[in-house]
Amino acid sequence: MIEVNELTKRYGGTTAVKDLSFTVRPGLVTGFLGPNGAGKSTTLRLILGLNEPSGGSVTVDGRPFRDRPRGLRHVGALLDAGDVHGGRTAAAHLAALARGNRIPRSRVDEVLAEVGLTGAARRRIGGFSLGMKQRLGIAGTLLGDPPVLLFDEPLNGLDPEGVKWVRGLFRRLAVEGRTVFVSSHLMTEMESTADELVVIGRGELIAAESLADFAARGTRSSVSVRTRQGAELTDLLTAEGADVRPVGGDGQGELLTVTGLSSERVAELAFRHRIMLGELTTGRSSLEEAFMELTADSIEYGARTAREPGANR
Ligand SMILES: Nc1ncnc2c1ncn2[C@@H]1O[C@H](COP(=O)(O)OP(=O)(O)OP(=O)(O)O)[C@@H](O)[C@H]1O
Repeated sequence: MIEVNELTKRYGGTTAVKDLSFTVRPGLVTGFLGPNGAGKSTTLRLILGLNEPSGGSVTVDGRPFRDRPRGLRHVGALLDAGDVHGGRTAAAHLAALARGNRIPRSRVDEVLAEVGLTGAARRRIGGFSLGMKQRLGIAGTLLGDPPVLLFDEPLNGLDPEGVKWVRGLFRRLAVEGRTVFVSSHLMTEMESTADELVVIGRGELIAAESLADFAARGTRSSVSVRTRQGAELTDLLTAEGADVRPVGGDGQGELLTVTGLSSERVAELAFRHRIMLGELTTGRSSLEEAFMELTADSIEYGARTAREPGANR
């Protein structure tokens, strides 16, 4: 379990993380989502005690991570797969990690097998592809058999087969009762990976809930309807409080997008007023749309700061 309490981190004039509070529970894969620069990496570094918070606190299984000796047995973390000594072999890199954390050497071969790198164990990391480095980084997180695992953008550089494998691994780690916290700036990556979401924008919490709840919150349910009596139907639905927009039309009638009324209600009203419908469909905006909608402010903010004279990002 990871508990983040009113966490704040300032770098000079920049507030990277502001009053952030959320809990990451065991037995689930929790996606940590936010646009670029939202503060995900900063939060992960604060969880790991790699940076000192400006305010608030964070605990891992009830204690600050820094207080734990032999960290890899408590938390496995992959922050930057490229941050490895290129001159070392994969096996030597993991053996050094194991030694530093008093983990038996036998675990090295086990985790290399687990991530599919047995054949590359004696090769130098410098020649590894990004995908192989991600696998090696993941092997490092598994070394101490920890109850809590953190991954910063772990799907970067993986091919579709690698992505499928990582998803299966995260699922298994969660089923084993571990806490699995995975950051990404892409909702599409999390859609089939996570059970729960923590979404941040501009360093502040936007949502901490299940995928279903998040989708429902951002969803603007709309109904598409085609009719030859467009003007009549528009008046009728508008009087019921709906927002009706013409989005095209052809010989089959006018196509309208209706928000604020269910398809059942649209059908009922049309039937009662003898308006013939040629088509009636419900469109639910996807998780991706909910994500775009709810983080729109943070993205606009990013674009604005980028245009400011002297802004360096
Ligand atoms: N060491 C630092 N010094 C100054 N500013 C920093 C530092 N680290 C992060 N920041 C700033 O804090 C903000 C959050 O950055 P962070 O890297 O945590 O975001 P992120 O969500 O991980 O983004 P990305 O997906 O692009 O990695 C950004 O404005 C960034 O420029």
